Amino acid sequence: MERFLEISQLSVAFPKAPVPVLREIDLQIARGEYVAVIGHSGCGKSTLLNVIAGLLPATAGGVVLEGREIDGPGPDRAVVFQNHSLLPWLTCYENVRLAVDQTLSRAMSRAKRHEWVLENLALVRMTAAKDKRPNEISGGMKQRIGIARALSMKPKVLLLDEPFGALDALTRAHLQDQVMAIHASLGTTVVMITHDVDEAVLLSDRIVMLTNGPNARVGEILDVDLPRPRDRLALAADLRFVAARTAVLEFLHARHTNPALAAA
Ligand SMILES: Nc1ncnc2c1ncn2[C@@H]1O[C@H](COP(=O)(O)OP(=O)(O)OP(=O)(O)O)[C@@H](O)[C@H]1O
Repeated sequence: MERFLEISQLSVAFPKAPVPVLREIDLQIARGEYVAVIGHSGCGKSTLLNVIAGLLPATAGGVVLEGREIDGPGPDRAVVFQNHSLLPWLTCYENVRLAVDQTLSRAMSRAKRHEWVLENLALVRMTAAKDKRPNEISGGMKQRIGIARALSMKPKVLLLDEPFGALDALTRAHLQDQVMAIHASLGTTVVMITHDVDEAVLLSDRIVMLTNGPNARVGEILDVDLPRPRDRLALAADLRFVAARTAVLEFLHARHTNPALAAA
C-alpha cells in the first residue's frame, strides 16, 4: 500500500491523567480513502482526530502525512467540527474567502480566488445563500459552508468530527449524500468520526472501531465492500450492507458495551 497517512504506535495521555486515552494506535490510510472512526463516547475519537489535525501532541508515536511528521496544524489537513465554527460577522462567501486568502493567496490571483470561492460554494449548493450571515441560515447550511471552507483550502486530508451529529435525520441524510458526491468527484482522503453505524457503513471504505478507553486501541477494522456510487434506499435491503452494519453493532454492543451504561 502507498504510504499516505500513517499513524504509528500513537499514544496520547493528558497531563494529570494516570492512564493514556489512546494506546499504541497503528493505522494506515491510503490516498483517497474514506475512513470512519467509531467507538463509544469518551473512547478518544476526537483525541485521535485532533492529533492528526496537529491540534494535540502525541505522547508517544506519531502521525506521518506523505512522509512528513505532523507537529502542528496546517492547511493540508482541514477540520469540520460538529458545531460549525463560522465567523458570525462574515457572510458565507466571506467565511470561505478568508480561508482561501489565508492559504492560497500566493498560489492564486485575487480574481482566481474569487472564482475558487464561488466554485466551492457551488460544490455544496450554497451559491444562493452566499451573502447571508451564519445566523440567517439553517444548521445544515452552516455545516455545508464549513465543508466548503475546509475543501477550499485544497486539503490533502479532510477531517470530519461528527459533522452531521447536530442535524435532524433528513438534513443529515441529504448532507451525507452531498459528502459522498464530493468525495467521488474530488477524491479527497477523509477521516470521519461518527456515532452513527448506518452513516459509517454508507459512507466509508473502512470502519475503524476503537475499544473503550482509557488505553483505547483499534479493536477491529471492517472493510466496507459495497460498490459506489451508493444509494441509501437500495442499500437498506442489501445483504452486504446489513452484514456490515451487524458487524459494527456487534462490536459496539456485544463485545465493547458502553462503559457509561455498564457502570449504571
Ligand atoms: N484536554 C483534555 N484534558 C484531559 N482529558 C481530556 C482532554 N480532552 C479529552 N479528555 C479525555 O479524553 C477522553 C477521550 O475524549 P475524546 O473527546 O477524544 O472522546 P470521544 O471518543 O471523541 O468522545 P465523544 O464521542 O463523547 O465525543 C475522555 O475521557 C476525555 O475526558
